[in-house]
Amino acid sequence: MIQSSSMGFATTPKSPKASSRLVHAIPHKWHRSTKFRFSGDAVCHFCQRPLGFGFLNAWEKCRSCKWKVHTQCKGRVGDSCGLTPDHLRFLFDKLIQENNGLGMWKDPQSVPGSRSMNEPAFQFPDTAIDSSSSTNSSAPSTPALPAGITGNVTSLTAPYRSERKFLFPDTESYSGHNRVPILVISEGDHPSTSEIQMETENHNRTASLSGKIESEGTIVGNQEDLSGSQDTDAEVPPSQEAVDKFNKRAEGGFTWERHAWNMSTIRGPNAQASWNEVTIQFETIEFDKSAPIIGRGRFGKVLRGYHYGDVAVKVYNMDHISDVSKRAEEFKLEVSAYKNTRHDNIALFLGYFMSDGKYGMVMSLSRGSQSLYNLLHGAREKLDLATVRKLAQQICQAVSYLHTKKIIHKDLRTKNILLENKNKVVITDFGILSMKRLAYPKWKSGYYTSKYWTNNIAPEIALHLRAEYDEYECDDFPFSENSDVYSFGCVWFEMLTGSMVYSTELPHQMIFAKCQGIRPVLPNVKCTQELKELLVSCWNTVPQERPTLSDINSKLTAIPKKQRVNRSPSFPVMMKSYESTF
Ligand SMILES: Nc1ncnc2c1ncn2[C@@H]1O[C@H](COP(=O)(O)OP(=O)(O)OP(=O)(O)O)[C@@H](O)[C@H]1O
Repeated sequence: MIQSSSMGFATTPKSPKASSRLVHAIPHKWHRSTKFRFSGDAVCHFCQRPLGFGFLNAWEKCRSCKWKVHTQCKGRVGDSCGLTPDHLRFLFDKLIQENNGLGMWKDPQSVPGSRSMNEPAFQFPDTAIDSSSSTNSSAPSTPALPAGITGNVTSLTAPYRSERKFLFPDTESYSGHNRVPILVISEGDHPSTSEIQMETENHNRTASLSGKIESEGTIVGNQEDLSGSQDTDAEVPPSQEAVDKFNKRAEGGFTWERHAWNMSTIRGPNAQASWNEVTIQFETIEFDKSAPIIGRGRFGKVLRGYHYGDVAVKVYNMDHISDVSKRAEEFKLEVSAYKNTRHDNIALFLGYFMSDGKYGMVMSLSRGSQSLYNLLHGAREKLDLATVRKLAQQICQAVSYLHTKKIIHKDLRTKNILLENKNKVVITDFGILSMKRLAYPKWKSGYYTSKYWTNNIAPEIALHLRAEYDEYECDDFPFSENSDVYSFGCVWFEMLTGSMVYSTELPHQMIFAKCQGIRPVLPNVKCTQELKELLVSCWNTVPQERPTLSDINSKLTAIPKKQRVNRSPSFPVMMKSYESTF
């Protein structure tokens, strides 16, 4: 087993089976686009000749590793976007030899030439940031991490954010992809006003967020937050164009929410009525003026309100859609996932509103008013096995229900799991995450993510992170039911151990580990071997080999609860009744 160290991956193999854990079998998923593609000066990754452009382009692209190759070169690039067996053997030997695994961070280029090392995985150090990090053979073997990054995890406690920089493929040969992707990670729980504004001013944008962080996930806001026009936009069903776009995305195989649409809801004669049924006029919602804001997230803020009872009002930031006239349609596509959900462990959607510049939805207010994240990391509560099992089952049931509705959560984290009470969770924030949202405000390249976003993403998602943010491919990320299962495994782990998966590693290290097929380390948790195996199977590097959530739920239900042991009492017991002795 590969064990984690504070810096990277410790490497004491405990069994001869260890190497099998490193298997990184992500076969290429070639697809030929039928869309008009302008490839500019892009070249075939194999032969380095131009790809050409047009409708009938003779090149194909791998959905997993994003390689673009001529159709005739396809057969020559090998059958895996991951590591070659030779490379894996080499890496594994190296990990063992170097005892604590740090060596693999020191000199990635010392690994013998291999397509997969040079290209799908990123490399340190960053040439653009630190000259000592040259990728040529004269590069020093000492770690030369980019500015702002240290190997010491205590840097995570630095205020708000630092720029995490990692370099994906070989910059020289990866023409057009040679910029460094940047993850701006909230080091606090959420970016504060000034931090958001600082970033947005940098990009000539304005942010409407205001307030100061009071505690985890809780922000005291200004009253202006509630002001603004309360005119409601004309409620119209999404246009044909929007529906087609949505379906096209879905044909990419990753966004299936289209099935959640009842055709009469979209186009049928009842479309207007259907949307009207779930429309709430913004002005009919009353807000708690003294403490309106429950919390603020990456995509908006949550307010405490009153609408025929206590409600939570989630106001979304739609600035990532630059064309203002398209925001309403995009927003409807996002909330459509909520419209059709009715499950005891899913936040109850009550309606949505679209005011002038305000987009949001009204949900039932979670009584507990705290997330599972708060419970585990704020209150530092230790959950007993029975509670973990119960909550895990509820999460499984809720997310597998979403899957039956063809909705992919995409962002399953303990922050998005609210506690009604200690025995009941409700899932929220599903289907909202998009790379387009994470890539806003747009800048050179990179993403703004929540602090622990990287921990729970599946390896196939990590493999898709690129320096070059491509607006037209941003929805091409392979989110799937299987990636939800991976994230579920992380949540389950968190409930069992009280800490995040890969908790000692920096985001770029986590991404590297995921790209290398290295799974989270399971510490000595007190649960049966059967449960451990089930948990680890959620992290299978081959997405299709992960169990489904309904399978997991069935197994959790089937595993017998700990039998009560009839111990002999420590005090004398009258075995026979008084009368019987006579
Ligand atoms: N229905 C609800 N009832 C009560 N509180 C809620 C509800 N929905 C969200 N919250 C709380 O509002 C706060 C902000 O939630 P939001 O989903 O916007 O961000 P987040 O999940 O905390 O952060 P991130 O950006 O990492 O997703 C959180 O503290 C969350 O617990």
